[in-house]
Amino acid sequence: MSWLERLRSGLSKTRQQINDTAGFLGNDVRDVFTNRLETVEDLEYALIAADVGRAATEEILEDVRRSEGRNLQDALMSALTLQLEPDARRAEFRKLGFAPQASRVSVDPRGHVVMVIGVNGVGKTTTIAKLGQYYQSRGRGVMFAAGDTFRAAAGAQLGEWGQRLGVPVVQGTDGGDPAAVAFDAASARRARGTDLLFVDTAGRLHNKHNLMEELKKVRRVVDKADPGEPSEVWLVLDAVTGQNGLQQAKKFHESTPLTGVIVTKLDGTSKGGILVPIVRELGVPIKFIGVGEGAGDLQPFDSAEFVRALFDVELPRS
Ligand SMILES: Nc1nc2c(ncn2[C@@H]2O[C@H](COP(=O)(O)OP(=O)(O)OP(=O)(O)O)[C@@H](O)[C@H]2O)c(=O)[nH]1
Repeated sequence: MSWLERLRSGLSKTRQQINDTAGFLGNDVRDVFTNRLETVEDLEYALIAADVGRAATEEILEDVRRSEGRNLQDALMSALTLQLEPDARRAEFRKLGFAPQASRVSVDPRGHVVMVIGVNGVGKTTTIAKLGQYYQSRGRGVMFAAGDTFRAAAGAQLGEWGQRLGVPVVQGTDGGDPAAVAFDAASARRARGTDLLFVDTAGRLHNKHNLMEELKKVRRVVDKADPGEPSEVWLVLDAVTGQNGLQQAKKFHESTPLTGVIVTKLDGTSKGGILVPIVRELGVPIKFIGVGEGAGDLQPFDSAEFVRALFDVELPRS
């Protein structure tokens, strides 16, 4: 399966919820809103069940209602795409009453170091491997730092990926100081002139104060070892955890300001709508989405493509 097929098949559960209101997706919006109010209610329920969130759901229904003369699916796709735009653009285009050309997020890290953080098991280590492959295949030099010194197997796991991809890995010692590994790795990156360093960190809960302080320390140390552009901090979020994951993300963001989010496991959830509140409430761009366990199953996030995959509509990439 191609990644797009995998995304489509992953989103089929989310789609199913929306399609349960279907039969009517081809109907004119005016017809639905005058004669089939139960469809509007079903749709509202489906959007909330897919974790789109209440505020966004209300805006979507309002935008759809205003799209008289279009069919329900088209109107819904435009309204959803709009919800995945940054705040200012969304407000502007809602006022104008039409959908913008979807904006593309830059996945080119500003500095040379990207810290990858998140709660346990969301897919950080795997995602770092995928990022390595992504940037390497685009001609960038890549290094990894095994900053997860807490889970004994994490360093070995990253080491294996490094070997497979031909990416050098700076290892720490089990139970050692993650900031020390990050410092060594950032210094080594600078000395070698490698383009990008991805720093793995141990999974942690947002409510563990000392662990959140540890992240801040890793960040400080990296910026000290490699002054210049500030490091990026990307949070990995498991789509399956839905609204709960979003609350965790907010806490991480308060503690160590995020510069990007990567949403994993979109291949196996009915909560595909969670991307909407991530964009709206966190205000941090989604950089990549993960749609499987293989090194190739990571793609830059493209809102229009995502919405098309959600509705299983095949259109050429713009
Ligand atoms: N289906 C699916 N599985 C994924 C995806 N990304 C990661 N995984 C799987 O999720 C599991 C956990 O991944 P890890 O990379 O070990 O997670 P981690 O966040 O580093 O874990 P800790 O170090 O324990 O915090 C592995 O089995 C991965 O293969 C994805 O996009 N889709």
